[in-house]
Amino acid sequence: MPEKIAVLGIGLIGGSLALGLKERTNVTVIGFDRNEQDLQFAKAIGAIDEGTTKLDEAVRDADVVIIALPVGKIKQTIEELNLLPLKENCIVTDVGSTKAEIVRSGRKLSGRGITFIGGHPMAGSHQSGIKAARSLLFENAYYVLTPEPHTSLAAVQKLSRLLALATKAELVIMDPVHHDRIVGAISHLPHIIAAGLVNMVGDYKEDNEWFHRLAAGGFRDLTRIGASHPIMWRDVLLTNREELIKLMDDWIERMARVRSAIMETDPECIEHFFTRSRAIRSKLPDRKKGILERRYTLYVDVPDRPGIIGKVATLLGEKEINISNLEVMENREEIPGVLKLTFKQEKHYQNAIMALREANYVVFAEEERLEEVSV
Ligand SMILES: NC(=O)C1=CN([C@@H]2O[C@H](COP(=O)(O)OP(=O)(O)OC[C@H]3O[C@@H](n4cnc5c(N)ncnc54)[C@H](O)[C@@H]3O)[C@@H](O)[C@H]2O)C=CC1
Ligand SMILES: O=C(O)C(=O)Cc1ccc(O)cc1
Repeated sequence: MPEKIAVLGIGLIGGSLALGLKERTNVTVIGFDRNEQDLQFAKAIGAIDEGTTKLDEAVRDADVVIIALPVGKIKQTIEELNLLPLKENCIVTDVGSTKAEIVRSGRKLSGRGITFIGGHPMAGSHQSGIKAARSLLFENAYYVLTPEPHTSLAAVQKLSRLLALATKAELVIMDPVHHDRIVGAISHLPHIIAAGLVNMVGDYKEDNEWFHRLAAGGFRDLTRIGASHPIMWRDVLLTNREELIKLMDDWIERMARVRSAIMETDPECIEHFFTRSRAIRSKLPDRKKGILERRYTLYVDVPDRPGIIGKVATLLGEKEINISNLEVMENREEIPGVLKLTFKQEKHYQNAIMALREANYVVFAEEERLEEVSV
């Protein structure tokens, strides 16, 4: 277990992580922020042991550095860390909402023997700042890690364990580009749409205040995230440009089709639009706690070699096999490590056994079992 953790940026996410670390592990947490009052507040609520506005002081002797700053500051901070003496074997991670660009910057650190592992806890709020932080903010949410193919297995394991303990989230491993495509569709584009709708109705309101007065129900539900932090979302959009341009083109085309259906008075087309959405929406998982679900687990013997997690994940990803969880089991020197792979669907589990055996991996399949999970 690491002993000293530096959390850079004690806001909503950094503060929540720090609270979880202090509540559920025995580490010392040093907070870094530009805002001294927030550091004092974080110390008063027991989120950090010490706070500093000096980056070098915060990271000195840290076993793990968690960068929880706005996305636009993460790359710059990686550059600054690159010039500072960090502890040998230090693991640096971040919590930014986009991953590909940040992971590319992190390579600079890896060149120095430090391990950089991109991260993204998939929970949060439209609020920001330490005052909105909660130790259970990430409970039962997914927490994505995006190690590169060369990343040391032991480092991924160490960080996953620490974050799982601190957050009670479900750690998953994903390729950073894949992450940006998915999160672009389910989080970044919805934030653009919400803000766009709010701005549109805001403009209409200039002429008639009833636009605001009557805005309730669906409008409020759909636009809650339209109140999110402008700087944060500016940075998110500018670091996921390629995916967002593609997604917005697709969105505009789809809206044009709905427009045509209305224009041409095409009831079937309009009805189909809502029927399909209703069916898909009703199948979205609820975030309930502690229900029992079927899980299929298998164990794969792997050599403790850089890149092995990425290799296994890519092999399965290429065959469109979805892993629900990937965990690195104990491994000692000279003894091959074991990856524990969990699947939600039996078909994916069966296909994974076949694919891995075809690729000459030794696979142990576990009986189907019920597991208390978050969905
Ligand atoms: N808000 C959300 O729901 C989620 C946010 N994220 C990611 O987490 C990161 C942090 O976001 P939040 O915690 O929401 O933001 P926040 O605004 O609550 O916290 C950011 C903290 O960084 C500090 N800070 C900003 N610039 C600084 C600088 N130049 N030097 C030192 N300190 C500085 C601020 O004073 C603040 O305390 C972002 O990269 C975001 O993409 C990830 C998941 C969810
Ligand atoms: O407020 C909400 O519902 C969110 O969408 C929270 C959120 C914001 C950014 C992220 O990268 C992940 C989660």
